[in-house]
Amino acid sequence: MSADEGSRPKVLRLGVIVHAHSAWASVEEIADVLTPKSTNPFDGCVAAYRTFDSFEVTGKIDGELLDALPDSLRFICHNGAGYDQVDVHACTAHNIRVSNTPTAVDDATADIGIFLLLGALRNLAVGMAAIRAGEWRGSTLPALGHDPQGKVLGVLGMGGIGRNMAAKARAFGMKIRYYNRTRLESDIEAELEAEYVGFDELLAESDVLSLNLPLNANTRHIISQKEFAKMKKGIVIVNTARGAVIDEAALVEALDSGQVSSAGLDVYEQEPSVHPGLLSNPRVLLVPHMGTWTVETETKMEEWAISNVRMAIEEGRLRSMVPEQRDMRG
Ligand SMILES: O=C(O)C(=O)CO
Repeated sequence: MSADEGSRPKVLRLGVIVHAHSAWASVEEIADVLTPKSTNPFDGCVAAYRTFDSFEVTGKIDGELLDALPDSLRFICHNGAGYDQVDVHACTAHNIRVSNTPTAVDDATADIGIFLLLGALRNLAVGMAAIRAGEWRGSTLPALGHDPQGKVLGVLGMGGIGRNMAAKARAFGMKIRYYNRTRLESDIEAELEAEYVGFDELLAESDVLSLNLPLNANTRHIISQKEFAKMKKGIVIVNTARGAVIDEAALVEALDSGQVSSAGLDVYEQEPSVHPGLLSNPRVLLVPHMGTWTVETETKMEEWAISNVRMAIEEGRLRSMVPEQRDMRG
């Protein structure tokens, strides 16, 4: 190995690059890239790039895994907006900074949210299953759906995706109410024509409830039996966030009792498994976690995560460090 090669930084790639090959080539120009299959030891790796699917190889990035990774690791650059597969607290304890890809996912995720919202309101899953079974609209006609116009959309979590979805739902004539840990600036509220309400008020007043908040210890099962009981009978539930923000068993019960009339879901508690009570319920419109499944958005996300890898190597910092680490020094 030449002296020059010896001094090149090392990057660990967990997952594959599907679209942004030229962006990744620019990392290979400045660093040696190792993968879990590499025969070289990971010693000396400064940064790791990871994808959602690399969970299958590494499991959760937690304290135990970090203990096994080299001490040189300073940055984990996650390709995705949601980073619940990474224990940020453990990373902070190991002096490792974590980045995600905010904003890159907003349009595509909100678009699928609107698709699920309209599809669930219109009871489309019933007719879609019937036509494929050669039964036209089915032996019993699907119940008539509902129009979005004039209905209240409750947005739980008003980050980039929630705001994007609210703006799109306004175009369908929906009234927007939201609950978020922090209230939006008044000019953003005014632009979105969104009314800030308390959590219980949001549950009680929404005709459709959209989950747009990150999964963490505070939000796991934020919607469960008690919360379903506070909702209007016949509410429609849309989830493009993470399955575990809803207690899936409680959702199945609420659908069975008619408390929830229909649901549009992109995410599930135990992906890729789906609760049998959701699979068997014809009033649930199911999509297999395809919120960002477009060429444009997947490319944008890869490029964003790769730009974090480059910044980590070249400047020793991240473009989009996760908010929990904002106060991290050094
Ligand atoms: O960006 C994310 O967190 C996703 O779930 C993409 O599918």
